[in-house]
Amino acid sequence: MTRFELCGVSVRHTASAPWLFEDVELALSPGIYGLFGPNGSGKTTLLECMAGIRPFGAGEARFVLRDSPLAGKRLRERLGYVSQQFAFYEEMRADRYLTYVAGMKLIPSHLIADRVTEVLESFGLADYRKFRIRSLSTGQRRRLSIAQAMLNDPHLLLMDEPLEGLDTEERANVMERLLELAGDGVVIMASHILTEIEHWVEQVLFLSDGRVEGPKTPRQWKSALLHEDVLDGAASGSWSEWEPTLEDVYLAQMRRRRR
Ligand SMILES: Nc1ncnc2c1ncn2[C@@H]1O[C@H](COP(=O)(O)OP(=O)(O)OP(=O)(O)O)[C@@H](O)[C@H]1O
Repeated sequence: MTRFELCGVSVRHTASAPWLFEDVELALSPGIYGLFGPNGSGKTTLLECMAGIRPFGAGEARFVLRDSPLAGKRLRERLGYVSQQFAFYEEMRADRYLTYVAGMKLIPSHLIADRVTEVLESFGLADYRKFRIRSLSTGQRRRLSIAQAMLNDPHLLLMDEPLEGLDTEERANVMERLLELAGDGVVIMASHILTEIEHWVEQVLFLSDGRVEGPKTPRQWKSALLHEDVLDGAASGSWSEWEPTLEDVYLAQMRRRRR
């Protein structure tokens, strides 16, 4: 069995800061998960902790690949991370950058050239392989950032706003490609755009008031959030003629809580 778990995880930025999350327990089986929360709710911080970039204040993350626990270097070899902020060497050409990252990921040197070509092609960058990174567009840079995360064929793929800056067609291309490549791994994708999450992911984790809620399917979230609103909506007739989206329901629920 493959699964990713957070065991009693607490997170804060400094020893004197309040906890951002406390005692989070989570067990995710293979699949693609949306990580949703409003600005500042902690999506980036949590993903950085999951990726081992930032330490947990307490608790730990565990990744079990087909019944075999992976930690340390073995987990890093199977981890892909797409950060929200680009962190490129701007003067490098795209293919050199990917070759460099492949080396950092300890991909055997005789496999690197083919793997770089594969990810360049997968993410529509083959024509730009010799371009310096500084001359790539925002969308091309975003795809390069995803391509580097896919170099080692990750079993745990953590992505922070991976579709930001991509046009409609590229969003679809990238997501279709990621869904194909995700295979039997665990993919977590942070976004604050609920329509995007509802469209692409199987299950959603909600960050709310220091808790990680879910996972639930978008449909399950809708019925959970709708519980009372559906009565209001039905009473006013506003939701009687179409099915509300997850965004409709979330917005109604947030506005209700603020009233
Ligand atoms: N280095 C840091 N030191 C102290 N506090 C921080 C640091 N980085 C982030 N924070 C705080 O932690 C909280 C969560 O920030 P984080 O960036 O993880 O949220 P987010 O959900 O990813 O936000 P957004 O949707 O705006 O990208 C915020 O209140 C932020 O101010």
